[in-house]
Parts: sequence; structure tokens; C-alpha cells
Amino acid sequence: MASNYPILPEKLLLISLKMYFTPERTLTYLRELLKPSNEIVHPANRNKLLLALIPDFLTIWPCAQILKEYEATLTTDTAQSTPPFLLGAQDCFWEPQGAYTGEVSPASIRALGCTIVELGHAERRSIFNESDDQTARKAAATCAQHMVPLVCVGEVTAPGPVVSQAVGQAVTECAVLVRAVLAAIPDDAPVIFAYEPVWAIGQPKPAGVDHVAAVVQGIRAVIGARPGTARVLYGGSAGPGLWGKGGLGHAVDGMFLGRFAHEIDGVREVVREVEETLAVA
Ligand SMILES: O=C(CO)COP(=O)(O)O
Repeated sequence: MASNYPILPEKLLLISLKMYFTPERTLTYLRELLKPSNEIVHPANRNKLLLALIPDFLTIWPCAQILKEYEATLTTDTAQSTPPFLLGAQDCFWEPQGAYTGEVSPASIRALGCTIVELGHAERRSIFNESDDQTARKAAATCAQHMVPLVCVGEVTAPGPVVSQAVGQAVTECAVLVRAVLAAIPDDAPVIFAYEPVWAIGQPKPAGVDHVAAVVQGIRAVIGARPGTARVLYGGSAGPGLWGKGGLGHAVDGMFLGRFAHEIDGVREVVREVEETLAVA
């Protein structure tokens, strides 16, 4: 049923709000992202560059309503099977329903309008002890609902002075979860890996471009050829100034933004930088 999966464009810019915003701020933020006068989302570019918001669970439903209203204002293009703006969830359980108090069903997440489920984030691994096996099971459950798993991978320790060793160590650490997830999901299912070095999350600056480019190349080699689309993004203090000349644009399929997307101006700057390298509107 590969045709039921969303089509992933060349470039993706994803924003996770983690647990930073109040519900009111999340809804105001999404409205601002979509406002045509803010020039952030260009629906015509969706087959080249897609944006997605990953709010907390509580605001998925009202965000989906806002997106529905927004899509109704656009001229319909039946040839496009991908919406102009995607919605994601920050986690899910590996079963679709049952006696699992406090967990969130991937089937419900899908029913509310999400197409992406973020899994295995460093914070879930370090604070909630989430394992590779659990993340892989959640990825399979996500694909079973025809959504795209967004799997976070990244080495824990900051690189030492020997560059080649640091890259090899990072790829080795990332490969464990990459392989576990690929073994758990159908070959034709689209998947996104966010390379997020743990030591670069929540910092003033992202990881160095050369390090990211080399590790992402290693991750792509681990993924290898598969029928389903696989995109590899960078996350970890990513923001304006990281994509353009001499930046990550040549090395990754997009970015996973956290704090540096909290202000609309920051998102606009990042979108502009990506658009310049794509030569789109
Ligand atoms: O963890 C991240 C995205 O999932 C990155 O967060 P920051 O950009 O705030 O470091």
C-alpha cells in the first residue's frame, strides 16, 4: 500500500515545539506561520520544500483545525497528494489501542491529521530510558498507520580532536538505531532520520558543518538503497545561517528546528536560505 504513504519532497524543514509553549502560544504561532503576509509557507513549492510543525499532543487537534481552514483558502490542486504543510506528533505508543494508560495511539494521531511521528528523541532516551527496540516498534506502528517515522539518531559524546575517529564513532553509534528501524518497517515505507548529536542539542551553536556532512554521509551508507524514500536531516541548535553558502545545504535533506524557530522571523530566515539553494519562489 505504498501509495497511501505521504510523498516526501527533496527538502524538509521540521519544527518541534517540545514542551516549550502554552496551548495559546502554539495556536498563535501556527497561524503566524501560515499567514501569507509572513511569506513562510509557499504551497506551490510543496514538491520541493515542505514545512511541518510538531506541537505537543494537546494541541494537535486545534492545529489540525487551523490547517484545515488554511487549506480551504488555497486553490485545489488534485495532482498533489501531499498537503502544503504537515503536522506531526512528538511520540506514539507501539500498539494502536488497548489498556495502555497514559499512552497515545498512533491510530488516533493519524485520525487527527498527523503525517509524521517523531521517535527516539535524545530527551526520550535519556529521561525516559526509551530503547532502540522500543523506538523501532513505534516506527513500525507509525508506518502501519501510513505515517512517516521521524527517527532521531545521534552520538552522545562530543567529538575529540581526531576528526576521522569522531566521525567513525558517531556513525557507529547512529547505525544501531538506523538498522533497528529499517529492519522493523516495510521496505517501501518512507522514513526520515534526524541526525541530532546529543551534545549539540540545547546549545548556543550547532555541530560543525564538516562533522555533520561526514556523519550524514555515513548514515546514508548505512541506509543504503531501498525502495522507500529516506531523508536525512540535521537537528541540534539549528537555525538561521546554517544552511546557505558553506553551510549544510549541500549535505542534508533539511533541518529539524527547535529553539531557533520559536520566533517567526527565525523560521522565515531559514526558509529563505533553503529556497535560495533550490531556486524556488
Ligand atoms: O532537539 C532538537 C529538535 O528535536 C533541537 O533542539 P534545539 O534546536 O533547541 O537544540
